[in-house]
Amino acid sequence: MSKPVSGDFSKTAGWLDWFDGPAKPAFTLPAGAVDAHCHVFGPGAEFPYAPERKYTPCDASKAELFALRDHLGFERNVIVQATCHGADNRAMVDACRASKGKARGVATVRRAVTDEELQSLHEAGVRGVRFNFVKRLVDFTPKDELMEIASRIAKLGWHIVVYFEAQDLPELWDFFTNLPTTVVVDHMGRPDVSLPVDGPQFELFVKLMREHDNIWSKVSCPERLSVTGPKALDGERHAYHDVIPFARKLVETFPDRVLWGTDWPHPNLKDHMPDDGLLVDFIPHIAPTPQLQQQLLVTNPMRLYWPEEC
Ligand SMILES: O=C(O)c1cc(C(=O)O)oc(=O)c1
Repeated sequence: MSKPVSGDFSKTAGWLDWFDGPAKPAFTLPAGAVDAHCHVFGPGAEFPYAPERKYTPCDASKAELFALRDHLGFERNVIVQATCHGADNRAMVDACRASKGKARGVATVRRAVTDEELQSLHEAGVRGVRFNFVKRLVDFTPKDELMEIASRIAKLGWHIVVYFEAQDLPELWDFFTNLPTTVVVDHMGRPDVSLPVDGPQFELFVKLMREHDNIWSKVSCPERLSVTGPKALDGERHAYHDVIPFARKLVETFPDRVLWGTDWPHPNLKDHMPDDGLLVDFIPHIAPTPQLQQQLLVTNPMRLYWPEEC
């Protein structure tokens, strides 16, 4: 059944709603596992979508996110500000506050943000800001504005999450490598997985991580990156074969700087909507040992988002 979008909005044509009734994963997540990349959308009637957004999603509320967390066996979430909310962080903050300490957040802020607003985001559980360079999702923000934000949030001990596409890495290299905090790259910098894993495009990303030990990567979104599948649907517990070598290379080369997240509710997928239970079964293919799984799902996200508990 199609999910609602409440408030005075209508979904982007062809919008795929998140998957209802996901399977139980066959893979048992380690105790304390963190879903380190997920979003909330609205609900639009309560938290309106931003005027400058590039898409209008279905609603995906905090209650639905927390139910998914419990169903899959995660203990905590990192809720990343979705671009459909622009720099209005209220939905994400509301979810963090309602989580009873089980969610931390990554915000989007503009240059005009005040120190008081940053402090209030910190108190709600925000520990990072997201800089987005994907042109279909956001309007351009000048790099000097981003650098100014970076130096302000660095003082709070926050980090920076960056989202970009592989072909843009050469142009962004100097900016990324001059950032003053830990930098977490969304979805492995979106490699073209039809190219060789040891070819120049992905090697450039590996080099970025090798030469800069403050740069981390989320080994997430196989459902977005995969070209040949198979899809995490209809009981398929060994999905997205073509993405495995890329994610596994990062997990094995940089085991203390990788994170994993569901990316629920999976904005902008055009082709299919994965069953999140089957998506979790991707994890043991990219982190094949209990030790790598512990680092990916517990130790690393805890160090970044709940350091006071480490
Ligand atoms: O590839 C995307 O469309 C996408 C969009 C968003 C967002 O709109 O925030 O976040 C993601 O992690 C991925």
